[in-house]
Amino acid sequence: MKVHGKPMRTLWVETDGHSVGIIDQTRLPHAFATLRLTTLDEAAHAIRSMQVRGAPLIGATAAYGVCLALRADASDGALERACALLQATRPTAVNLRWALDEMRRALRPLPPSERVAAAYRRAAALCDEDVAINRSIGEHGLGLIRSAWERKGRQGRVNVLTHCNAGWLATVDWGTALAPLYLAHEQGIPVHVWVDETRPRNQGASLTAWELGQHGVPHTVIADNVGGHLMQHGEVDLCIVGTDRTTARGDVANKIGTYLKALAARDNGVPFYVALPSPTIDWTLEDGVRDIPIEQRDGRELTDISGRLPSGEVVTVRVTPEASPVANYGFDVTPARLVTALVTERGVCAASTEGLLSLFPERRPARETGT
Ligand SMILES: CSC[C@@H](O)[C@@H](O)C(=O)COP(=O)(O)O
Repeated sequence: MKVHGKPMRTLWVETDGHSVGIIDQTRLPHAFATLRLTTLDEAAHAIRSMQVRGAPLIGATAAYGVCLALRADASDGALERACALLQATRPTAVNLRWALDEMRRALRPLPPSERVAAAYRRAAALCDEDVAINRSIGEHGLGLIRSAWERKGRQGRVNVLTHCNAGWLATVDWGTALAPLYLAHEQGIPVHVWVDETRPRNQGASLTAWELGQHGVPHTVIADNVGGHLMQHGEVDLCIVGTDRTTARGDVANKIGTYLKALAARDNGVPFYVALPSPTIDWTLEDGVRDIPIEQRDGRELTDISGRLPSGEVVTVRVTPEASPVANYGFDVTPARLVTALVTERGVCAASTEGLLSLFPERRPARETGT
C-alpha cells in the first residue's frame, strides 16, 4: 500500500541483506518512523511492545526473528530457543505459532551451514504468501460490499463499521478486513468506514484512521460505544473485522470489544463479517470462549493515554485515579453463532465446522482421524 504516495510493505529486508526494516507503529499517527531490527531480542521486543502488531504481521516478524537468531547461532538448540522466546511474546494470535512451525519445518532437516540462507528464503516466501492471501480476501470481501451497494439501489454510500486495525499495518500488505474496502474504493464503490477508536491502545483511532487517510478512503472515527447507536439508526450496512485466532467451528478471537459489536449487529440485523487468512485458523480448538488464551497486558495501557499537544510534543497522561486497580484484557471471543460469514482467501463461508471444511477439505481427514 502507499505511504505519502509511495508503495511500501510493513516489513522488509534492508539493503545490507540481513537487517529487517519495520514501521514503528507505536509512533503513528503523529510520526512515521522506521526501525532496523538486527537481533532476535530486537525482533521479540518489537512484537512484545507492539512496534509491530496484528496477527499476520506478528507471524511474519517472528519468521524474520528466527533468521536473525540463526545468524548468531544456527544450531538445533539455538533454533528451538529462538522459537520459544518468540512464541512467548504474545499469546492470542495463532499466526505466531504457525509461522514458527513453518520455519522449524523448513530448517530442522538442514545442516546448520545452510540454515541462514534457507531461513531468509522461507521468511520472504511467508511474507509473499501473506500478501497474496490478503489480496484474495479483498476480492472475496469485495463481493459482499458490492451486494450491499446493490441492495441500497446504488444510492448514497456503503457504511462499514470496523474495530481495531485489520488493515495493511496489521499484515505484510493489503490487510484482511480492510482489503475489501480498499478494492471497493479503487473500483469506485462509495464506501465510508466507521472506525472504532479501540481503547485502550487506540489501534482504530491511530492506525486504521491513518492508513485509510493515506489512501483517501472516507472514514469517521467514533468512540468505542457508538456502534450500537449507529446500527439502531440504520447507519451501518455491514461490520467487518479481523481475527487473531478462529477455531475449527468458527469462534473468533479479536480485539477486546469485538463481541459487543457482534451482539449489537445481531440485535439490529446488521451483517457481521470476519476476514481471515487461513494461518489464523486454529484447527486444534473448537470452543473459543473456553480455550483461546486471552492476553492480559500492562495496566498502564489503560491508566495512561498518549496524544499530541498543539506544540507538536507527544505526551502521555494519566486518566484514572492513582489508587484504582485496572484490568487490561486484550481480546475477546465472538461465538460463531454471531458471525454472519467468514471471508477467507478461498472464498466466503458459514462460521461453522462444515463451512470451514467446505473451503479447506484437506482438513477433513485429519480432523476425522484425530491426527
Ligand atoms: C489482520 S489483523 C487481525 C487482528 O490481529 C486485529 O484485528 C487485532 O485484533 C490486532 O490486535 P493487536 O493487539 O493490535 O495486535
